[in-house]
Order: sequence, then structure tokens, then C-alpha cells
Amino acid sequence: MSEESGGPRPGPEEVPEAEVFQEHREEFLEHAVAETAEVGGPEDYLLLAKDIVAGYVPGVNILNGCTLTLTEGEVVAIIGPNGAGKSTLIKTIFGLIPVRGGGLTLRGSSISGLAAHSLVERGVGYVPQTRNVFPSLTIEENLQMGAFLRPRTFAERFAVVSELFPLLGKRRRAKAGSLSGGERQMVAMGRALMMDPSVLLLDEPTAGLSPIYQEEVFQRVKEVNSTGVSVVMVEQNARRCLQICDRGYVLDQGRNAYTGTGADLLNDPNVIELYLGTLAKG
Ligand SMILES: Nc1ncnc2c1ncn2[C@@H]1O[C@H](COP(=O)(O)OP(=O)(O)OP(=O)(O)O)[C@@H](O)[C@H]1O
Repeated sequence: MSEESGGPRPGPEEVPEAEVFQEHREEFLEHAVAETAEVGGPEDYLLLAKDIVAGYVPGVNILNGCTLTLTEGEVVAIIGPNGAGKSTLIKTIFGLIPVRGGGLTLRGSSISGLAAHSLVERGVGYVPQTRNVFPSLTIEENLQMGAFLRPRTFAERFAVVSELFPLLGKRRRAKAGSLSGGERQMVAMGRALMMDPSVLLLDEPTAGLSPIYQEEVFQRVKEVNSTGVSVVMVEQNARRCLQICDRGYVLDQGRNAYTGTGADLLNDPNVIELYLGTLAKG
């Protein structure tokens, strides 16, 4: 008789949580709200990403036809499990990943295939998740980089941005590399705002930050939004993000799994079970 080694095994009645999650997820995705059919035309939105197919490696799609709309003045959140394609969607919107299918429009005009700097010229700002400041440059120099396409507007924009983020004005000569993670995030957002964008794309702005700084980032996002900037943000702190956003998208496997107002998503039993609750961590 051989004896098998290893830790305790699930009893005959126990099913590992990950399997439960997978089973419910497949079932839920089959019945997921397909928003695409209800989406209006490009002229109805400030930004429209429709039926987007995109990926990194030839022949492998990460986004499998997902759709996102942004109306003037909104904060829109993108949440979902790890690897769902949230960052990929935001990078595709910003022209960092080629669009293989579907289309992107800004104020009704196609932006599919445009490079990132063309999008900046058209009023789109982007804050990447990592390496989003130049650590060896001062805060002021980082902000100058943000205004490189319109250097003559620097002083005026610096005044506006440091009113929103007082730290940036007070510590303008500090090297960005000497700042905490939360402070760097303020520099990164400030830099993206130097070109006076109408759309701000944020990729996981609270990742790696302490709860206090996470909260500060959420508050700043709301303040920036109140100045007339529309925001699309990918977030790992899904609950808090859904509390402050107007609408949210749950992405799963590169598709729209669910769409609704922040409150709808926070109160939906399926979303809670699969994407916000303990099963989601299985
Ligand atoms: N540069 C890359 N080259 C190839 N594959 C990539 C690259 N970046 C991401 N991927 C893959 O694309 C898929 C989606 O990644 P993405 O970063 O968009 O996920 P996400 O939903 O933002 O999740 P997370 O919260 O884990 O960042 C993952 O399978 C990831 O491994």
C-alpha cells in the first residue's frame, strides 16, 4: 500500500473555491449584459471604443470585442479580474497597441491607428501604471515634459495644476525620485494635465499605495473631474472606485461582462459574488 504525501486534501463534499468561481463565471458570462447592441453612434459620445479587438502577440487577441463609451463630464471605471484586459483596453485607446478590429472615435472622429502623441494633441492625457515619472528630474521638470508640445503654456498650466495638486507647486524643485509612491502619482497626474486634456486615462492610479494615499487619489480624481475633465480609470480597488465613478465596466476575458452605474454594479449580486466578493479572490 503506498502512502501519498502532501497537505490536506478537499473532502468528497468540498469543491475548491477557484472551481466554484470558474463555474459561476462561465455561467454568468453567458448571460452577461451585452451593451454593444445598445451603443449609439460616434457622435453621441466624447469617446467611443466599439467592439475592440486587440492583442500583443500576432494571432492572440486579449480584447475580444469590448466596448466602452465616455460622455462629457463622466468618470468611468474599468474593473475586472487579473488579466481581463483592463490595462490593454486603456493602452489601445491611447494608441499604444494597434486596433485589430472595431473602432475608436473621439468627438465623432476616428482615432483608430493614431499614435499617442497625436492623441495628446487632440486632448487625451494618459497616466501609465508604472514608470510614470522621470525620477532624476524635479517635479517642475516632469511637468515641463508634460507640456513639451506647447512649452509656451507652461507657466499658465503650472499655476492651474499646482492649484489642484498643491504639493507640486510647494516642492517644485524636489526630485521626483525622492517622493513617496502617492506623491509620484500626483506628479504623474499633474504631468498628464499640463496639456489641458478633455479626457484623462488612468491605469490603476492607486496600485501599491497605502489606504490614505488611495483615498487621496480618488479625491483628486473627483476634483480633476469637477474642472471639466472626463476620466476613464482602470482600478484594482474596485469597490471604492465604483463609489466615486458615474459608470463602470466589468471586463472579463477581454469582453464586457457587465456595465452599469457605480451603484448598480456595487449592488448587483452577480457582480458582488464574482468580481467584488471573496469568490473573486478564489
Ligand atoms: N506586453 C505584453 N505582451 C504580451 N502579453 C501581455 C503584455 N501585457 C499584458 N499581456 C497579457 O495580456 C493579458 C491582459 O493583461 P492586462 O494587463 O490588460 O490585464 P488587466 O486586466 O489590466 O489585469 P491586471 O489587473 O493583472 O493588470 C494578460 O494575459 C497579460 O499577460
